[in-house]
Amino acid sequence: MADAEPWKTVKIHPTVQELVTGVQDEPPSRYVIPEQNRRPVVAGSEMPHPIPIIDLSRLSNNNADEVARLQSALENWGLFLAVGHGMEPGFLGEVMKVTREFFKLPLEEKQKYSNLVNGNEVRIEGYGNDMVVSEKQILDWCDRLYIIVEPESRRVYSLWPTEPPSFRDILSEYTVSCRKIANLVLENLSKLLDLQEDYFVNMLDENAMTYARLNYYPHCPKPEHVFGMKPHTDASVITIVFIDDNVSGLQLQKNGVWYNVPIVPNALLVNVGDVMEMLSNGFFKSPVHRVVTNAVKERLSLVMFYTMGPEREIEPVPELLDEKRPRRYKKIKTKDYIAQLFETFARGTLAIDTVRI
Ligand SMILES: O=C(O)CCC(=O)C(=O)O
Ligand SMILES: [Fe+2]
Repeated sequence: MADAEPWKTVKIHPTVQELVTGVQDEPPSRYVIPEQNRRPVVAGSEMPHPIPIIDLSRLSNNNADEVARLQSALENWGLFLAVGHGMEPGFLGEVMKVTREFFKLPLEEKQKYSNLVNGNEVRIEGYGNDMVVSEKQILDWCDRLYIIVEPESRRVYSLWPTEPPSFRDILSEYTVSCRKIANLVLENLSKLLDLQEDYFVNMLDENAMTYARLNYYPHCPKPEHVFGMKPHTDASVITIVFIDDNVSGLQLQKNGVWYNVPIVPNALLVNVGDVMEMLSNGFFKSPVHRVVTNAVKERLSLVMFYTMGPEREIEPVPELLDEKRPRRYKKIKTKDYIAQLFETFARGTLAIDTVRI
């Protein structure tokens, strides 16, 4: 994820969108979770307490109740639903519309933005599906487009769709709005840890990278046999997720139970990522989540991953460590951690487990 260098693959697979037209009953075996593994229960469990909905406008006014609700949301779930974020429903509708329109383009058009380099290697940025690192890997029922949106100097415009024509402007505007949300959340996370308000905002300096990931999950005839996206945590500092408001599918794991994340129209989901878990020495936990597919409906999401500069070391903030709170995570460079995430994701394990002390 850190740079545009290609990553080796074993074999390139067709996109799920290409496959789905030919699939009547059983998805191709590369996508099917073996029976001895845990297959997803698509229905999921209802949450014992609803995920807190945090009003960001109240947070920006330092409303003490809202700050307390944020703290409780993060302690219990590692995520929350954000409203009062300043983006109008009409604008969010446009953002989802251009996302949908991109995936509806003919395949040849989308392949112009392919993540393949020289035909047989992949890089993170671009259009494609799972990065294949082993023949045994179970592939996800999902196609995606990765784009670096920040810093502007790192944008590779040749990988930004020109169709639909408003795509670039809308994604740029969305990036600016999400940056405000990210900064507000980071300021509050700093305060919850008794750090200077700008502590984490400063860590995301001019080299910090924000990746947009547009996900497309076609309908799947056997949702209980595949993952839309395998269980994982995000390699980000924080993540902002915008979900198609018609189709649920995101599930969150807590104490071994998979809970459905409810859909709240025009709310954005904000979750803590692994880097924040490491920086906070485990005070904040990066939630394990996955996506299940739907037998009849396709699903879309647009995810913004906030990461530090590729060369920057991730390690627990020294101010948070003392004899009673010893360091719980090893030091690792951002770009190495991101590489680790791709590797472990493909193998079905968690990257955060590789850096625990
Ligand atoms: O599609 C979603 O709801 C979430 C996707 C996700 O977890 C990711 O892209 O990391
Ligand atoms: Fe995720």
